[in-house]
Amino acid sequence: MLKIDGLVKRYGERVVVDHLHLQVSGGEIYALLGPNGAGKSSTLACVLGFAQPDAGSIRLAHSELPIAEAATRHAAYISENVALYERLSGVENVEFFMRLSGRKPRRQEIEALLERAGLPPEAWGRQAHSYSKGMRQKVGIVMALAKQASLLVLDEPTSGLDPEASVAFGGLIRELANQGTAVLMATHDLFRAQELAHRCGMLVAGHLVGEWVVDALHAGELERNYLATLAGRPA
Ligand SMILES: Nc1ncnc2c1ncn2[C@@H]1O[C@H](COP(=O)(O)OP(=O)(O)OP(=O)(O)O)[C@@H](O)[C@H]1O
Repeated sequence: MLKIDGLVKRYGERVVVDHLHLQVSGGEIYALLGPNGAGKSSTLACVLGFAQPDAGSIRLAHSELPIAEAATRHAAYISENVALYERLSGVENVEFFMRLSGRKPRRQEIEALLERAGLPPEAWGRQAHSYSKGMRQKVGIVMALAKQASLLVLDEPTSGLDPEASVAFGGLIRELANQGTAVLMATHDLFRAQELAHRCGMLVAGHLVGEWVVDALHAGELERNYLATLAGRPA
């Protein structure tokens, strides 16, 4: 569970997130939409403890810890380009990641995770520099699975993936959510957001200006709402 109350983020004099309230329950996928520069990544950076909020509170998994510590313990992050140790194989990357969090995984355990994420076995032992973007995303999912993260944060997760990889990736996200993980994802992909998310929120200039329950929308309605909201018309 993620609860953001009155979040403010400034860069110098400029307010880029302005008193944001947002909640994502366990098992829920929430898509954060909005034009370039709306404040989506800044919001995610505050949630992950990468940036210091100027006001407001962020609570994760009912933890009383400061958000940076809570995020280190309970959150996993998959960016547009998952950073891996390029000279290590997929298996070695996962092993290294798990050792960093104090675990000593057996090879079978790592392979079971890679299999579950759909990384082809022929790639398990290959150096990560040869991985496609979709393969990197899958290793990112393995890290989230290995960590048993309560919150998964994604920034533009499907940008640049081909449709098949994008659908497969969406399936994995759903699977994680079905197991109780809260998912917060920033995206410009309205089609995928409507397909994947339970709720969508729209940020404009740091303000949450619209929020929709996806089940209540007809096909293509999210895009119409988004464009109407941007144009200042009622959605
Ligand atoms: N480190 C920083 N220093 C100064 N300004 C920043 C910094 N990071 C972001 N900004 C500014 O904050 C505003 C919000 O940026 P942010 O990256 O959060 O938007 P976004 O909604 O994620 O945009 P995009 O869709 O283009 O990724 C922008 O005007 C951006 O230039």
